[in-house]
Formats: sequence, structure tokens, C-alpha cells
Amino acid sequence: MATVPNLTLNDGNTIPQLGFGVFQVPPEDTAKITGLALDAGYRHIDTAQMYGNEKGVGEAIAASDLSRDDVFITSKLNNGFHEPDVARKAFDQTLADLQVEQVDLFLIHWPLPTRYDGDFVSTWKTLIEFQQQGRAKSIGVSNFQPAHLARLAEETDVVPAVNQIEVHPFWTNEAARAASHDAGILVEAWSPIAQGGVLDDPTISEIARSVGRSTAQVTLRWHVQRGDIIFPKSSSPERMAENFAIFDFELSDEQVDAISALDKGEEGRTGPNPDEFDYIPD
Ligand SMILES: NC(=O)C1=CN([C@@H]2O[C@H](COP(=O)(O)OP(=O)(O)OC[C@H]3O[C@@H](n4cnc5c(N)ncnc54)[C@H](OP(=O)(O)O)[C@@H]3O)[C@@H](O)[C@H]2O)C=CC1
Ligand SMILES: O=C[C@H](O)[C@@H](O)[C@@H](O)[C@H](O)C(=O)O
Repeated sequence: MATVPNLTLNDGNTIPQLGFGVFQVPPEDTAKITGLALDAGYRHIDTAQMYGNEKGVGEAIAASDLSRDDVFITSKLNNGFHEPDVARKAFDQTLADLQVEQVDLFLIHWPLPTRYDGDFVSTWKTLIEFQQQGRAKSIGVSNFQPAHLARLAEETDVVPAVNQIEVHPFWTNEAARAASHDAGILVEAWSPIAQGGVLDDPTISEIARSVGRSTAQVTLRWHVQRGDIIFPKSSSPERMAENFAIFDFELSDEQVDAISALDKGEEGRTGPNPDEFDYIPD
């Protein structure tokens, strides 16, 4: 089985560059699907309070023969839970549902609290508390724009380990990627295949033919060669295996550049723009 590279975060901890995401995996199916992903070799699971399926992730890991140190687990604080005492309770519940004493990475899901008058800077201080308690090994953010990152740098001493943002060939999100890199923050690319939206693209299809791989594999390999962390979601064991098999071939620099050139700017987004998003689910 190919080895997934580990990347080093700015706090010295490491993270597997390829993981498995469980957004939109129904809670009742999550233990089974996460178990299949572990069987396929994935050792990094990306979940969130918002997804309602942390329990299933915890059950799958507990039922496996893997030890706690073998699996990197990320979860995220939901938008309605930013008020410090509410965040503390929600985080307690996350650890209980995942059946762990510590998550490897805990993120602010969106810089957009609901049901709270404070803002994401005070929320970040609550995450720093979780890290100091040893209950979140690393902490980071998600859907942070350059201005959000700048405020954290001005007002707090802890730099997020990652920024999890929408990135794929149709929306390369270069401004947020560059601001993250400039601050020493690794980028996690969410919806890495644009939920399937890039798979029929003619340029990617042509490259896929020339390297003898699928368009999903070529797209995921493009992310890896750009240094981003990815966790494609699939409910099928065949596609889980396909998405995992991306470490035994390489794209040329020209092929990487040709895929990057598919960026459609804002038109290419599949999810909300954090600067314009005025409603997000609790
Ligand atoms: N922080 C945030 O705000 C967000 C974070 N995320 C994270 O990113 C993860 C991945 O993003 P997600 O939105 O799920 O989208 P992805 O880009 O991973 O695409 C998932 C979709 O593509 C299909 N698919 C997967 N692999 C293949 C393949 N090899 N060939 C053809 N189709 C395939 C899946 O179908 P099937 O299941 O049938 O295989 C599913 O419909 C999430 O699970 C979550 O962890 C996602 C969105 C926002
Ligand atoms: O992690 C998942 C994402 O944040 C997702 O919940 C949102 O992007 C959602 O699709 C929306 O449109 O509000």
C-alpha cells in the first residue's frame, strides 16, 4: 500500500496529507463508511460538529484494531457554539462522541458565529485554551479570508496550524492560499474534486489519459503536488481505494500548471464565499 506523506505543522505536530472527509455522510451510515475508509488505509478523518456524525467516526475507530496514535482526527466548532461556555460544552461533547481524550486538530468551522455577540477572535482564544489543556493537540481555522487571518495575527499570539478552505481546479482560491502560506499556515483544500464537478473537464481528462489514471486521481495528485492537505469523501470502497492510490505517479510541472489555469475565479466556487455568507446552518 502506498505511503501517505506526513506534513509538519507550524506547532511541530505532523498530519497525513491525505485523509477522508465525512461531510454529508448520514450519521446512521458513518460508522460503517468510516470503517471502510480505515480498511482502505486512510488514517486521517475530517469531521465536524455540523455534520452530526462524530459518534459514528468514534465508533469506527473504537471498533478497529488501530491504536489512538494511528489515526489523526479533526473536528470543527459549529457556528452556533462560539460563546465560550457553549464552546466548552460542545467541545466536551465532541471528545465524548469521538471516544477520545484529545483530538489531533480542532478548527473554527466558519469565522461567522451565530447566536453570539462576540467574534471569531474571542473564539480563537477559547481554542487556545483547549490546546493548553492538551485536549486539542493542534488548533486551526476554516473558511478564513486574508482579513480574518490578519486580525488573529494582530490580536493573539497563536498562529493557526491550518486554514481549511475551498480549493479545486475551478476555484484555486489563491489569495486565501497565499495569505495562509505567508503566515506559515498549511492549507487544507475542501471539496478537492468540487464534489465531482471537475471530473469531466477536458484538460484534466486529457492529462488523465496521458498518465493512465482517472480524472479524480489526477486532480487529487495536483493538490498533493501543490502541497495542500486533502480528504476526499466517498461512500464507495472502490472510489475510496482509487482516491488513495495517488502516491505512485507524478504530474509534470506543465501538467500542474495546466490544471491550475482552469481556475474560473469566483464563478468556480461550489460553496459560499465567507465574505458574503450571511446565513450558515447551526
Ligand atoms: N470546512 C468546510 O467548510 C468544508 C469542509 N469539507 C470537507 O472536505 C471533505 C471533502 O469535500 P466534499 O464536499 O465531500 O467533496 P469532494 O470534492 O470530496 O467530493 C465528494 C463527491 O465526489 C464523489 N466522488 C468521490 N470520489 C470520486 C471518484 N474517484 N470518482 C467519482 N466521484 C467521486 C463522491 O461520491 P460517492 O460518495 O458516491 O463516491 C461525492 O459525491 C468533506 O467531506 C469535509 O470533510 C467540505 C465542505 C466544506
Ligand atoms: O463543512 C461543510 C460546509 O461548511 C458546508 O456545511 C457549507 O458549505 C454548506 O454547504 C453551506 O452551503 O452552508
